Amino acid sequence: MTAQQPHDLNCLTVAELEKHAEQCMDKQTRDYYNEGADSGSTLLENSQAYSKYRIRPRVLRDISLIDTSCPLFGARSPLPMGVAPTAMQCLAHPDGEAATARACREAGVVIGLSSFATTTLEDVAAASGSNPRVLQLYLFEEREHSRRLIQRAKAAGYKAVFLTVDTPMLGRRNLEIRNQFKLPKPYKIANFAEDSDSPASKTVMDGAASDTDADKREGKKSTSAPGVHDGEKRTPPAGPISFHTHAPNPTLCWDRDIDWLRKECKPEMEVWVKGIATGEDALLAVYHGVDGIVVSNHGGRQLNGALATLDALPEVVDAVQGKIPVHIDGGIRHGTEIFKALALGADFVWIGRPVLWGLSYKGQEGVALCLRLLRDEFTLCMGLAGTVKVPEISKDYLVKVDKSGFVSRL
Ligand SMILES: Cc1cc2nc3c(=O)[nH]c(=O)nc-3n(C[C@H](O)[C@H](O)[C@H](O)COP(=O)(O)O)c2cc1C
Repeated sequence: MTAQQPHDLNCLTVAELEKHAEQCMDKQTRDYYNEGADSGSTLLENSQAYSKYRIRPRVLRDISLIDTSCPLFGARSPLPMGVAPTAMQCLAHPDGEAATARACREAGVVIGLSSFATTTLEDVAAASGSNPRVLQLYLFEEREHSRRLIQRAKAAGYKAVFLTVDTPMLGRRNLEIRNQFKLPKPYKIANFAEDSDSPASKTVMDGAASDTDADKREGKKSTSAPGVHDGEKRTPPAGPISFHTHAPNPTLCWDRDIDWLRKECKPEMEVWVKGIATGEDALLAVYHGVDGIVVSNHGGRQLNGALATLDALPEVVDAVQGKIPVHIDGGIRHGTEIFKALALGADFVWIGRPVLWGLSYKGQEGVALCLRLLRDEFTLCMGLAGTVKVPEISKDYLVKVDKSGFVSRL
């Protein structure tokens, strides 16, 4: 990615990218990608939280050489920004996650791959080359499925697993329900397509299983069933792996599961938790030896009414005291917002929907455009604020604006 690349005159901001993407996606996909849980207030507040802060720029500093790089997984990332894991990218564009991976590779930006991707983790690794990648993990009650996925990720050179911890139950996404969302053929929940008991051709509704026409003709039935607790004991989910039955795991807990995951992943892969929103849980994450935290509320798709991630960030940063890295995602749509998140103590940010919008606008080229816009805005912001290195970005560069418009130093 070079600074000299010409502008796309039709698309100079992520907001414009969103508008273009609206035209490119069918209603089902648009609703699935863009909605939040319930009324969508947390989705909205994730973005609005950034407008509570303004930048305090410093001047007359030589900013002729700006270094936007930062440490990541024991190496350096050219930007403090990565692509967040989002499921089923082939809905946005037939090239799906492979196109995203190629754009990330070109930009040197880390890619987060969803367990429920429409491209296998091996194909994404091949498209990534030596570019870093992480696997987002839903830890299933039936451990063998997760163990196999972890082994495959290790073999394919993934740097870390990001255990999603904000989905013990699934948030209620009303448009998805009303549209009776189906993953259209020929797309598959690719990582589980080879699982003997989880033919992904049976995938509908975020991967929920239904019987195919072929199965019906052959009189076979293979419906997934969610786990249940009868008050005395719990029966885990059964049948083919599906998003609705297997991804939400209400049994997950710190003591048993984080230890298990660390044993499975180490030393080849780091173990991170994605979906922390409080100082208390951040302290537990440190105590249980995780390698890093992503402050996240799943882009407002889980607990609606939960606090915006930027509002959660300071208490998490305070609790962690620099012992492990703290990343953030949710609502970031402009380079100045990356700057604000870093100023409030985040080490790194992850971008979700804007990448999907880029992918649906122009495939790989659209993802590259999205990353370039954010990179250019962030670099400009660093320079105009008077900073030349990422570690210089601190609270000193922000003020907070309260409801009455009163501005105060942090
Ligand atoms: C369509 C869509 C699918 C997602 N799929 C996953 C997923 O499979 N696993 C996961 O941990 N997070 C998933 N997320 C959440 C993202 O990783 C990230 O937390 C969120 O999108 C960040 O917010 P933003 O979209 O406002 O940038 C998904 C988000 C969207 C919008």
